[in-house]
Amino acid sequence: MKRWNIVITGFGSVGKQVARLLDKRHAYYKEKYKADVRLVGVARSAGGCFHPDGLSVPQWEDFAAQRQITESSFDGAAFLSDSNADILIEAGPTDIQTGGSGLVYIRQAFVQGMHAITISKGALVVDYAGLSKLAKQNNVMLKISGATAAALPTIDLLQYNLAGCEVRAIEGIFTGTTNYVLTRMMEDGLSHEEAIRDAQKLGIAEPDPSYDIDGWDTACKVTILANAAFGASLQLQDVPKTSVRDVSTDHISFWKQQGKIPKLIGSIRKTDNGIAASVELQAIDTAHPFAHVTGTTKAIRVETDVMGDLLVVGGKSDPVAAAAAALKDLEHIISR
Ligand SMILES: NC(=O)C1=CN([C@@H]2O[C@H](COP(=O)(O)OP(=O)(O)OC[C@H]3O[C@@H](n4cnc5c(N)ncnc54)[C@H](OP(=O)(O)O)[C@@H]3O)[C@@H](O)[C@H]2O)C=CC1
Ligand SMILES: N[C@@H](CC=O)C(=O)O
Repeated sequence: MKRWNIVITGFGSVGKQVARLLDKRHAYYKEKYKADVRLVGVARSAGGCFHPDGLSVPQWEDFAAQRQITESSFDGAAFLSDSNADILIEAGPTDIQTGGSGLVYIRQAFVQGMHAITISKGALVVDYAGLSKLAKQNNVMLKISGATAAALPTIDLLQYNLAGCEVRAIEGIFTGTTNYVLTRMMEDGLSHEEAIRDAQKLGIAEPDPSYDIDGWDTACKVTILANAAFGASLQLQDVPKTSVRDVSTDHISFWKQQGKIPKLIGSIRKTDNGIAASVELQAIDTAHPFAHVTGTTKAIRVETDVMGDLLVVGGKSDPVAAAAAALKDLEHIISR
């Protein structure tokens, strides 16, 4: 039986769900993969909790329940390094300017020969190329399902399922929060602010919900997918985007009159000049394949050369679903 030690960095809504699922699936991994998967460490912004034989559920629950951690000299990278883990699961904040702590942790993991599964997006947006090179140099895997719309299959669909064809374009509803906000405004007459508050209660909005509302979250996912699946070298600022911030009740009434439905749609297309990507608020017809993709549900439509067009609807945004997507990546690593 091979032992796999896991460290989770970032222990908020999603990180805790990863820990819960790891506990629930311990026997399943043993039986299916002959893998003894143990959560040995979890880190928050100012402290960590570690046990070399594996943390018990009460241990990590107590740590998560602490309101404030006060290890003034906490060094997350040193914590990760000292853990000697086999796999890092990164679920900290998404920092689109510098890559933030996620970038530091993933680099640290690779140079120490750990695989990395990332749910946060900042590191990938800032340095996908550098990270994938570093992973190859160290013969480890970089898995990114959680960061690329999580429960909605995107990266695996493009890299594995559609490997036998040329993918010419994709478009998708990649952010559950914006889809939820637009749906609640259209169907339930909620104000923008009320709908955002509800999305926050569901645990799916980014800590600063403007990241969702102003299109950054979709732009991050589009940038990462363009670079990872289309071989592009896009920067986040190369992706033009519209915000849903200014959607008013007047807009909602107008769209209703016209029989249109507003959706924030991210797209990537191969053109004669390279890869074009964008994030756009579109008022679509009721016949559009995304017309019935409502609430926190997401969707992707793919155009290929010889496999036709594909549509995947589902994979709602939700902390448990995001954790499960990260653990799909874990299964891919431990089953190699
Ligand atoms: N929520 C969702 O449904 C989804 C979220 N994501 C992405 O997953 C990530 C986490 O989201 P979510 O769980 O909702 O966010 P939360 O805000 O609930 O949790 C963030 C966690 O990161 C910790 N943290 C902050 N800085 C550091 C640091 N330097 N080192 C270690 N930990 C740190 C925080 O610590 P502390 O507890 O001390 O504050 C907190 O535990 C985000 O990047 C988000 O974009 C992706 C898919 C879905
Ligand atoms: N804020 C995102 C969650 C993670 O990517 C969303 O609403 O889908």
